[in-house]
Amino acid sequence: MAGQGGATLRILERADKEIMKLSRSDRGAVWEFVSKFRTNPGNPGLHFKQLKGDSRLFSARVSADHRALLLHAGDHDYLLVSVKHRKDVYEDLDRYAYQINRVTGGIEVFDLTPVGDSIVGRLLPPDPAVVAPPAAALFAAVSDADLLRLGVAEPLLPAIRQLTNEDELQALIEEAPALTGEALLQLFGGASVDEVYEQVTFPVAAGETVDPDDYLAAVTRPATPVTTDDEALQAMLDEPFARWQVYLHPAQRKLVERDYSGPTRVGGGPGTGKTIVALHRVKHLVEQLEPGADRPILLTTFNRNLAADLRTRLLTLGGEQVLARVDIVTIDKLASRVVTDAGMGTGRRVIDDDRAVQEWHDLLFELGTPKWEPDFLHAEWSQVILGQVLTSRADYFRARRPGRGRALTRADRDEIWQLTERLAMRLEEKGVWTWRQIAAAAARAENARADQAAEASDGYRYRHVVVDEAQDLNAAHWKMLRAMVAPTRNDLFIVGDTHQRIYDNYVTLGQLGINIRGRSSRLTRCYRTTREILASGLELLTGETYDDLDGGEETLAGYRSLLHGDRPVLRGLRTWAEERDAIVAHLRAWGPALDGSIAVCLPTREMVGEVVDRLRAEDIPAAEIGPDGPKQPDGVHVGTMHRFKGLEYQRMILGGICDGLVPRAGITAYADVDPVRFQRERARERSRLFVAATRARDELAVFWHGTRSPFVTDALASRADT
Ligand SMILES: Nc1ncnc2c1ncn2[C@@H]1O[C@H](COP(=O)(O)OP(=O)(O)OP(=O)(O)O)[C@@H](O)[C@H]1O
Repeated sequence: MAGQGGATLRILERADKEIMKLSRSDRGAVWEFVSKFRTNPGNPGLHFKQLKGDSRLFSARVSADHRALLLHAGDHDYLLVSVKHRKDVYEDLDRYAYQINRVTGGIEVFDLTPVGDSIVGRLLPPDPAVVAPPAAALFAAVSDADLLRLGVAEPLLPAIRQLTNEDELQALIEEAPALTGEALLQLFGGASVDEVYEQVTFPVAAGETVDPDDYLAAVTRPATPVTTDDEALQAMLDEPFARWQVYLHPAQRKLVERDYSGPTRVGGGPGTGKTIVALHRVKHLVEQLEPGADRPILLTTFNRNLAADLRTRLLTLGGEQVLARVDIVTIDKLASRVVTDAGMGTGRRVIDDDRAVQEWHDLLFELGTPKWEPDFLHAEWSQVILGQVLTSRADYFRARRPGRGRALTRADRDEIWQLTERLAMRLEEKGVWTWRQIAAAAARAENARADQAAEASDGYRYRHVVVDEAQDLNAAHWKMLRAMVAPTRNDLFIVGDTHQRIYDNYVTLGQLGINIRGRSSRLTRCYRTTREILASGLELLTGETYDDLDGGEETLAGYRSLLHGDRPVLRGLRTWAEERDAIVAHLRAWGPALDGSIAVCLPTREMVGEVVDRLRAEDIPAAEIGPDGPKQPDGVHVGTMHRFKGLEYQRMILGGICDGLVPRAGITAYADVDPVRFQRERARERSRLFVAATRARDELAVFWHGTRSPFVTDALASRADT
C-alpha cells in the first residue's frame, strides 16, 4: 500500500464513528485526505506535523475546518484515530490516551474526559489515595488486577472506580474500547470474573505475549479494528450503516480467517453477526482461490429472501469478482438441481406438508386403516424415513427415532414401511412430491456421485461449502452437502443458532459424517438489538433446553449487547378489535414508516390479512411479507412469524401473543398422547416467538388480547400495561 514516498494509513474504527457524523461534503474531504496522505504525507497542503509533548501523535489538515489526529505505529505506518474540528484538535489534545492492550494486543485510543486528567500518551496508574472508591462504587468488589486480566483499559480504571449507577456506566461505555464495555457490562449483570474471562476476554485474547511498545505488531492484530481497503472505506463513506463490511469484532475476525482442519460450526444468539461472519468467510475463501471462471464455493441458506439478501450483501462486500466465484442458492433449490441433474423426478410438482397430510388422510380412508393418524405417519415418514435417507425396510427396523416419542414395535414398523411405499406411489402417480422427498433423493444421488468423485481426484461439486441458518436443515440436506465437498481442510463452515430453529429438524452432525468436535465456537456480542429487548427475548425462552447440532447442549451464556434503549412495551387488550386499534395507535405514535423500518408480526395469516386491510383503511401504507420478502420495500411490513427469519427492523410490534395462538392450541392435543412431540412443538413455537422478538433493533411492543400466551412469563407480564 505504501508506494514510493507514500505511507500506509489505516482508519481506526473509533475515528470512523466521528467521520460518520460529518456532513457528506466533509466525508468527501476525508476520502481525499486519505488518498493524498497515502501517496505523499509530505504534501505541503496536508500540514502534517508532530504534536508537542508526544512522540507518536501527529495532526494533519483534512479541510479548512477539520483536522486529523494520527498515531504513528512505526516506519511509514499510521493510524487515523480522530477527525475533529480544528479548534478541538488542539484544545482537546490532552483528552486522548492510547495504549496497546496487554490482553488482546490491540491498539486502543480513548477520550479521557470523564477522568478529567491530562495524560496524553502516558499511562498513569491510578493513585488509590486520590481516587478512593466511594462506598457504593459499582465495581468495588472487583480488584484492579482482575479488571486488567479481563482486558479493561488501564487508563480508565480511575473513572471506573467512580461509577455508582447504570447511567454513569452507560456513559463510560459509549466512549470506552469495546472490550472494556463488554467486560464491565457482564460484571454489572452479575457474571463472575472467571465467567467474563471465559465468555468475553478469552475469545479475543492474543495468542502470543504482547509487547506493549510494539505498535507495528499491534496494528495488524485482529484486536485493532481498522480498515485499509479503499473500496470498503468508500462504501462506508457513502453508506454510513455499512460498518459490518469493515470492522469485524476480533472474535468474528478470528473465525473468518482461521484455517480449519475440517468442518466447523459457529453458533451464537440472534444478531451476533453469524451471517456477517459467513459472508466474510466466503470472501476470505474466494481470496485464497487461484484465478478461474468456475464457482467452487457454495453459500446456502434456508429460504429465498435470505438467499437474495446474501447475494446483495456479498456483492456489496466483495464486488462482482467475489460474487462470480460463489454459488448462492437455497438448500431446497440445490436439492432440486441435484435430482434434475440425476434425471430424477422430471415433471413432478412440489406439494407442501399440508397437502401431503391430506394425501395420507385420503390413502388411509381408502384403505380403511383407522389405526394411524395421518399427521403421525407424515411426521414418521418425513423425519425418520426420508429424513435419515433410509432406503430399505431393514434399515428402518434398525433406525433410531430420536425425539419421535411413542415407541413402535417391529410389526408397527413393517406396517408403516408398507404404507409409506403406498403413499410414495400414490404421489408419483399424481406427478407430485414433497421437499423432503426431494432432499432424500438428492442425498442419494449426490452420494452416488461422490463415490465416483472420490475415485477421480477432483470430481466434487464444490471446494468449500458455507451454510447459514443451519439449525433448520434436515439430515438429508446434510448428507447431500457432505457428499458435495471432499472431506478435507476448510470443507464446511456452518453457521446457525438452535434457539432459532423453526422447522422440526433435529440432527447430530457427527452421525452424518460431519465432525465438528473441537471446531465449534460461539459469538456472544449482539449488534442488532438493545439489552432491554434481549432480556425480554431471553425471558420468552425460559424453561426450554437447546441442542448444539451435535448431541450436546447449547447455551446463550455471555450473550450481551452494548446497545441500550427503552424497555419493550407489553400490553393486554380485551378483544382482537381493541388490539387492532392499539396496533394502529402505536404505529401512529411511531410516525410514518416510509422506509420499511417498522414491522408488525402476527401468529396467523388471517390476522396478517386483517391488519393489512385495517392499516390501508387508515391510510397507513402496508406491505405483506411473502416467501420472497416484503412485497414492496416501503410502508409497514406485516407478516407471520415464519417470515421474519433473518430479517431486521428498527421497530416492531408482535401482535396476537395470546393463549391458544402462541403456541397454537392444536399442540396441546399431544401433551398426553405424545409428550416428546408436545415438547418439540412447544419449543418450536417458542423459538418462532424468540426469532420475531429479536428482529427489533430499537423498540419492541408485545400485544395480546384475552388471556396472554403462556410464553409471556409472570415476570414479563408484571410490567404489562392492561
Ligand atoms: N462487526 C460488526 N460491526 C457492526 N455491525 C455488525 C457487526 N457484526 C454484525 N453487525 C450487524 O449486526 C446485525 C446482525 O448481524 P447478522 O444478521 O449477521 O446476525 P446473525 O447472528 O446472523 O443474526 P440472526 O441469527 O438473528 O439472523 C446486522 O445489522 C449487522 O450488520
